[in-house]
Amino acid sequence: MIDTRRDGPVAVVTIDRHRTRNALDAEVCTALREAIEAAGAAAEGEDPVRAIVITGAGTAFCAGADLSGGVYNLNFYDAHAAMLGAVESVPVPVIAAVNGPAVGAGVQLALAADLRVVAPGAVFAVPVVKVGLALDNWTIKRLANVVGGGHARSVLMTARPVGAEEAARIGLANEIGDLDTAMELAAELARFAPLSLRHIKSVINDDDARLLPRDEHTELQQLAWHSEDMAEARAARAEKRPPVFRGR
Ligand SMILES: CCCCCCCCCCCCC[C@H](O)CC(=O)SCCNC(=O)CCNC(=O)[C@H](O)C(C)(C)COP(=O)(O)OP(=O)(O)OC[C@H]1O[C@@H](n2cnc3c(N)ncnc32)[C@H](O)[C@@H]1OP(=O)(O)O
Repeated sequence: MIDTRRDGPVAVVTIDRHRTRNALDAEVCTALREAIEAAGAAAEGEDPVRAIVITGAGTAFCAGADLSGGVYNLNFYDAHAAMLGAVESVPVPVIAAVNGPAVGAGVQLALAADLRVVAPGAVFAVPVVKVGLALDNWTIKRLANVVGGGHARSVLMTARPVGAEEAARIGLANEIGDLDTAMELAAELARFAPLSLRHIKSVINDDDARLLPRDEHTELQQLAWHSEDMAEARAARAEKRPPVFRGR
């Protein structure tokens, strides 16, 4: 149902429900959340996870809520929201390798990720205005945060499917490529300073973020300012070699 494997510092989490095009129900959402949380917990330790890639098995990324059991229920909604929260809060970058169609809740999963690598044949479909659904606030604001208000209005109000080319044009796709492309991006991020990445991730979705004087910096900012990694970056620059960051 949910498969996790490691490729060095990158954890790959795959939704594997071919028969339903990787549709999500409460059980799958819970298993996916637990896999993401476990990968995030492995960010500390001797063999740390430095980035997570989420993808789908087979021809689809995720077909959204599992409709086979009738209209999806509150259990699904709560389990899905908790899973999206885990994607947003895990302390390492998450890349969605959108390997095929992403529909409804599957688009929300791709949106919750920090970056999206989208396969050429993939498509994002969100027909909420065709089914009378009032979309949750997080999704609307998150989409506007990713693609800008103008594109967010256009995509949501027209309910037109968004293919890879348009997704790249509006910023919904950071790159067009396959799982290998996503793995290369993840491996690149895994070489950067974990505390800096964690800080960016924690602030990028904060609509109230403002320029803070140093004495009001967050604990994470203070940690980064006084970290071994900042000293290592300075030493590496002086010695003209790549830095080796340890996340402390
Ligand atoms: C535009 C970008 C920006 C937008 C940002 C905003 C995004 C926010 C949107 C959130 C909306 C709220 C979502 C809501 O909370 C819950 C939902 O997700 S509603 C469910 C929506 N999902 C669908 O309607 C998907 C329907 N499926 C398809 O469209 C297609 O199956 C596919 C995914 C495009 C794949 O097509 P094909 O490859 O041709 O495959 P088939 O159609 O033949 O299906 C194969 C097989 O899988 C079964 N299946 C497919 N989808 C589901 C599903 N959702 N649940 C259960 N089963 C599914 C299908 O029945 C077939 O089974 P078989 O008949 O072979 O037994």
